[in-house]
Amino acid sequence: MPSITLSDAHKFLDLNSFKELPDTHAWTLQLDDGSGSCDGADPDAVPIIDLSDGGAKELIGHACKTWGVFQVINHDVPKFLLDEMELAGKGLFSLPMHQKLKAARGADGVSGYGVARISSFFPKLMWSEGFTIAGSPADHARQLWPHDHHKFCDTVEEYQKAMKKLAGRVMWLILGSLGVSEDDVKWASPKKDGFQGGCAALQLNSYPACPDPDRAMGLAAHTDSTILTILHQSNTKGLQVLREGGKRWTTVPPQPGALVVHVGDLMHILSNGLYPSVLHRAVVNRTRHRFSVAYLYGPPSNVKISPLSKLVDHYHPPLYRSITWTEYLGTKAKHFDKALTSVRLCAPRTGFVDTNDHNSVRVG
Ligand SMILES: C=C1C[C@]23C[C@@]1(O)CC[C@H]2[C@@]12CCC[C@@](C)(C(=O)O1)[C@H]2[C@@H]3C(=O)O
Ligand SMILES: O=C(O)CCC(=O)C(=O)O
Ligand SMILES: [Fe+2]
Repeated sequence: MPSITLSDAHKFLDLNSFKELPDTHAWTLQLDDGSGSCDGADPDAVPIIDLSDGGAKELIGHACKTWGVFQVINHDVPKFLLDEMELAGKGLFSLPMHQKLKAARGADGVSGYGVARISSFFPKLMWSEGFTIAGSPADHARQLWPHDHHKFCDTVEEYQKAMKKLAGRVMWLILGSLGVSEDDVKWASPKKDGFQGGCAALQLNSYPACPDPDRAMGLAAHTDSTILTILHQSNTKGLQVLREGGKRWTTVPPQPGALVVHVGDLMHILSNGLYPSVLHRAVVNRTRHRFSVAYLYGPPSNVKISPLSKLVDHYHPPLYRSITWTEYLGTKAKHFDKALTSVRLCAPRTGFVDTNDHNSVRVG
């Protein structure tokens, strides 16, 4: 897909103006593959983990190994904050197009309004619009609401703060499940003086109702380039994950107050391939508008990420070379789904399951 100029962008982003699916957005994929089924009682459902449960670390470890994704409840992020963030995001996307384009993401920029960043890797456009916030939301918010940007900024900042705390907590539960302690990962230690926590971006996603949802794609299949991502989805289903080694897409049903955690590519590297980063996508709906907020959590930008030394020995050589988050985001922007392979050090041994090679046959 040739990159879209800013002046053309509104034609593709004003999705509410289409009475039928335009050819630019018509995908040839079969979308009805297992998307409708899973609720909480299904053994094949994405695990829901109660963070107040004493066994949470072990449950998380199992979910990371087998799914690369889980939902958390009792996470201490107040429901009113999730609701407020959702309202603030919906308010942003309901602004007139000419207003939203004032905050358009620049060609090489990270923050701002626009089509899905991964659009350039696909022949068709996605049925969604997005708004990325890296750091402070103030500059773009001022462009969107010249007379009153404070409410939006306050909500975003409070949300970022709550997510940062939760992301640190969940990261440590995941690392703990790998037998790794704070002394093993100094940059992530909450004890260390001056530790500011990881870096992060907030991605607001809007998926308007679509006249032909079976031929449209909200957000194409991808893994996140993060340590982990915390996703809040509105009460309309649409998120689907591909279980490690699986062939069917599984819907992650929205559950009031629950948050979805995705294992990202950097956690896959840290775990030396033990925990897969989950392949996921968002599908769309004929009658309902869907909204999601992803908190994309990574390490401080100057930290080199490599397989944790505790997980490496003669029998388990490091599978990936070391790389900073900034470098990895550059690699992802260039190679997309080949990014992990491009930082891989050695080919999988015979009988070894590469948890992130979705084409490989699972053994054992
Ligand atoms: C920190 C980041 C991860 C992300 C690229 C970004 O710089 C900001 C947006 C993120 C996002 C959200 C939607 C899916 C995704 C693949 C994309 O295109 O933009 C992710 C990026 C990523 O994880 O690589
Ligand atoms: O909207 C969703 O459910 C998925 C969003 C997502 O994958 C992302 O923002 O990275
Ligand atoms: Fe994602």
